[in-house]
Amino acid sequence: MTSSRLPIRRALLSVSDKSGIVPFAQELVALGVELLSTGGTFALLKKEGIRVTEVADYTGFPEMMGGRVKTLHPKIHGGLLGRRGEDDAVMAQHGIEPIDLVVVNLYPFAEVTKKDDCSLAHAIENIDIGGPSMLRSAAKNHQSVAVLVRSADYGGVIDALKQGGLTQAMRFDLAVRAFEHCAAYDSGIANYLGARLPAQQPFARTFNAQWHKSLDLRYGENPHQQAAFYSEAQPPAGSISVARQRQGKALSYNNIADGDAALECVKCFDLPACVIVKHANPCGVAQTEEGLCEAYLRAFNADSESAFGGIIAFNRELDGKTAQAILERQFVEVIIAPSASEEALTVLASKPNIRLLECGTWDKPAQSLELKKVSGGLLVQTADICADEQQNVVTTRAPSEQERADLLFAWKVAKFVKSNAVVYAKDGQTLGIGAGQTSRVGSARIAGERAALAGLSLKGAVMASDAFLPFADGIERAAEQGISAVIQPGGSMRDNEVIAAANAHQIAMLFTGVRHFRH
Ligand SMILES: NC(=O)c1ncn([C@@H]2O[C@H](COP(=O)(O)O)[C@@H](O)[C@H]2O)c1NC=O
Repeated sequence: MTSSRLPIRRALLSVSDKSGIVPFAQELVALGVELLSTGGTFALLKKEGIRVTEVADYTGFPEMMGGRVKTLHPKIHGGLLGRRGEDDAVMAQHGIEPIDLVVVNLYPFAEVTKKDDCSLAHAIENIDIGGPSMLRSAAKNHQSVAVLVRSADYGGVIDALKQGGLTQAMRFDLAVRAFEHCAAYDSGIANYLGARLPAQQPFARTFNAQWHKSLDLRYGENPHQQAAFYSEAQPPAGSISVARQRQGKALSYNNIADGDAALECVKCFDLPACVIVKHANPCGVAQTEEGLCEAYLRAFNADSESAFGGIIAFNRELDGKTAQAILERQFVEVIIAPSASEEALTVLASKPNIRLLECGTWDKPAQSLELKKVSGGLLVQTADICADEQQNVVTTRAPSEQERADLLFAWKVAKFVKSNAVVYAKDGQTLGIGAGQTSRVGSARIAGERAALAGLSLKGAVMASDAFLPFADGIERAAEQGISAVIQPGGSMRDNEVIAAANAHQIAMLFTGVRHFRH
């Protein structure tokens, strides 16, 4: 690539989002650039006293069909696509003037179709045709033409023009951005219309998406793997993707994966809560009215061995006392909270390697689709959120109020533990978590072992199982450990035997009717 700079003699401005266009146009005119513009943009520039020619006057064709045809004319596309030095004669023959800069942002299809009351006809009228056509023409001819799709680039272009023009590298970068913009735009249209094809709901024939790189990571899950972090164009508020790092070493692939697991889990609780995650599984979770520090202490005490090197998430602002309690107890990789107080920042500053993320607040659990790559394919599913979850008492004895509160707490945790998941809990604290085992009774055994190791009694504690207990042995084992109440989906062929075993041990049991496998 050469480093030759491209001066701009003529620019075409056609923008739906008109923010920043007036000062930009003023600067262009001051630099001697001749402006062409479409109806609405033209009217705005004219009103501001800027020298500009309407595209309709330049082409000799009025805008027509309610704006469907404005710039789709050889004098526009010839001016964009003509190869300077090669097509000059044919351009002159047809009265086509070169256009060196195109500034276009498209009809807001995504914003319009997000609204519940958007009709198909309205969505279709918001499919921009002329805009993407100009972007593609200009981007294809980036050797001679510059193309802008974002107001964020206006300043840089003016600076470059003041230095004699846009470099080839800059034009190439802008051209790639224009094609990325068109790809995202067309993906949105294909997904929206595709979801309306008969027999394709709720998943369209193709899955089109665009993610934006937000971070190059030092390495992947292991040091020999390369990795980067990409975000959605509009990630949900309060998610790991919008979190701001306040201090600490660069984030790793595993930090982000585990941070996401911890954060999404802690969001489930209303009381001040703490979730400690290791290798994508919660190892200690607690919620309490006694505040964040107490929640942390209980989560830590649930399994202090596993908490070493963990990721800690909170659902309230991190305060100085809690930050201090963490530093006194453990090595921590990442702390995530909606925000951190000045005092907490001061405390953590003494350990500059600890990564601290402020994720901001959230409204409700994210509803976005879950994606999982497999070899040669992509699994797509809706989020694990179910409106029909029940709490049916299936045993002779109903759970007490305290047991019910603990059961619901344990159930929320179990949803975030890899299957087979068994969670023992009491008084808003996990006592033992069995994660990712190939047998459910194996997970129960491990949960019991973790509780014993932490010196926590299971007497009067509750148990949550993410899927049905297939045999009565799960209840027998729970009873041996002192468990007094159980929550599980139900649905086993042997539910009757499982319920009978619970009744025999005076165990209260709730069936949710909903399973929460997690892989
Ligand atoms: N039909 C066309 O030839 C055409 N040319 C440009 N546009 C779009 O019209 C919009 C700007 O319109 P206005 O300047 O009238 O507000 C831009 O989003 C631009 O991408 C067009 N509209 C839709 O395709």
